[in-house]
Amino acid sequence: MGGCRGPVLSGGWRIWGRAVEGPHNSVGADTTEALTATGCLPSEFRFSSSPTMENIRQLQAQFTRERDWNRFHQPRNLLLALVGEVGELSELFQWQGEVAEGLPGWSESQREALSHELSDVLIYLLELAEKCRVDLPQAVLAKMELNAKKYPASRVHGSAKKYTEYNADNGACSSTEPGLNA
Ligand SMILES: Nc1ccn([C@H]2C[C@H](O)[C@@H](COP(=O)(O)OP(=O)(O)OP(=O)(O)O)O2)c(=O)n1
Repeated sequence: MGGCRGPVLSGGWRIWGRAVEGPHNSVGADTTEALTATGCLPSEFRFSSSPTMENIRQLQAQFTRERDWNRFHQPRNLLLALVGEVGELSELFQWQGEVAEGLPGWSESQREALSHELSDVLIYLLELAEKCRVDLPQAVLAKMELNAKKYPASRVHGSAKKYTEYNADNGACSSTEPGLNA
């Protein structure tokens, strides 16, 4: 099964250090279930339902307040911190060549480092959005709606071209609606 996500625990499968709840919680699961539980079947991967973006915003706000760090956490500084963390995230993939979905062959410590860097990026992103007064959960829905209009599935299915290339090809995805070409 390729060992996508580390060793089996006595009560179930381990996903990056945490046990999986639910029907896969047994060592005797068949291979498909085991792959699903370890996240090796990409379509079966799910995030936990909590914490929400708002929960994380609150936790980081508390962390910052308790250290009297709001004096440092202005938008520009948060953006620079975010970019720094993106750099650290990039380092994990640097010189690796193409990396397959599920990261087969990555060690537990590499996966842990990845989860740390992704989390740092998210934490700074959410605080940046807060300090810029962007309601990110709503903003992301609105942006995804724009994306869907810009890239109609029927038009672009199977192609990774930028929408401007479709416009050049005959304009089917272009729009004069404000913000649609953002
Ligand atoms: N002024 C700061 C410093 C840290 N953090 C929080 C947000 C990030 O999640 C994490 C960043 O901490 P570090 O700057 O120590 O960076 P790393 O955790 O990436 O450590 P390293 O750079 O050693 O890998 O801590 C923060 O909110 N504000």
